[in-house]
Amino acid sequence: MTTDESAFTGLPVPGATPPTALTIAGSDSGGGAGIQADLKTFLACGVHGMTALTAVTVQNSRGVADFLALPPELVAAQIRSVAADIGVGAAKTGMLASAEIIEAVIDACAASSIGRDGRTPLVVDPVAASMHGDSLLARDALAALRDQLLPIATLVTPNLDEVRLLTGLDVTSRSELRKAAEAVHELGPSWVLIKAGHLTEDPECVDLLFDGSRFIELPGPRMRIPHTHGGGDTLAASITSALARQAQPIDAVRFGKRYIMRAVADAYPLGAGVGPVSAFWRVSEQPI
Ligand SMILES: Nc1ncnc2c1ncn2[C@@H]1O[C@H](COP(=O)(O)OP(=O)(O)OP(=O)(O)O)[C@@H](O)[C@H]1O
Ligand SMILES: Cc1ncc(COP(=O)(O)O)c(N)n1
Repeated sequence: MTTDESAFTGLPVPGATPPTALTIAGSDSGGGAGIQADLKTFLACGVHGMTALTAVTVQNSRGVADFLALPPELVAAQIRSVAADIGVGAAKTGMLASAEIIEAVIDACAASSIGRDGRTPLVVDPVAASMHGDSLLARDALAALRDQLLPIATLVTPNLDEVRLLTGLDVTSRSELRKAAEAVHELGPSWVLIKAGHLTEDPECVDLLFDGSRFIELPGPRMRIPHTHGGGDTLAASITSALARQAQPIDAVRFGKRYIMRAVADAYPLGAGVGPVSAFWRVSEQPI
């Protein structure tokens, strides 16, 4: 079944409560990735964004210098608080930092009907490191992410480094994406979206969606632009926004792919390093 796209691409009616989405992720002080990217994307997609902060990173366009993970019980309390009062239309995870935080998130999601067997869709972006290679997940936390979090995910969105960490498979060409999608699907999520951004030799950027039986290619041009910081978060947040607006997973992913292509096309330089993908393209120019 597919959804009527007009039902999830517009902006909310002024004064009416918009759909809601929750991001469970870390703060990027540079504003390009993490919770900041997610909130900008939620806004641009017409969804009220909420946050369960997992960690504070010291980060700029050149990388992550340091981070402090928050106490797991505080992360869980943020999830329970907004779920009990405001309600969560869809949720996503990003940087989770530690095994203890992952376990607390799983418990809080279960208590709030978020995840595979609850009513609320859960998108897991299995963030392990920044694009500069700085670790954002403790080494001993990978097993908890793979064995406990992935089985409750509606959709998991690994990049090729994360595919290697989760499955041991080294994908170096488009023809190997199907095998990777099958291997990640074996870990328990309902849907898998393998992101092909790292296949830099490929003239196109063809992500691959898999639900255990269907392979769906999401084609797009590869833009020769270095400023893709926050691209993975922005893609997952735009998909989460569409899910919050009741889109079916396949339609939500198609919407997300269109959103990220525009965000990459309009990416901009910032600082001395790598700039972020842009959320500005969807903000209309309204006189104040
Ligand atoms: N140069 C590019 N041109 C077009 N699309 C791109 C480009 N780079 C990445 N993308 C798209 O952006 C999304 C994120 O892909 P990527 O594989 O880079 O994930 P990621 O490594 O998690 O992102 P990041 O680490 O930059 O946040 C995917 O939909 C991918 O196809
Ligand atoms: C808090 C936080 N979350 C996620 C990322 C990944 O984004 P990227 O791979 O673009 O560095 C990041 N750098 N910081």
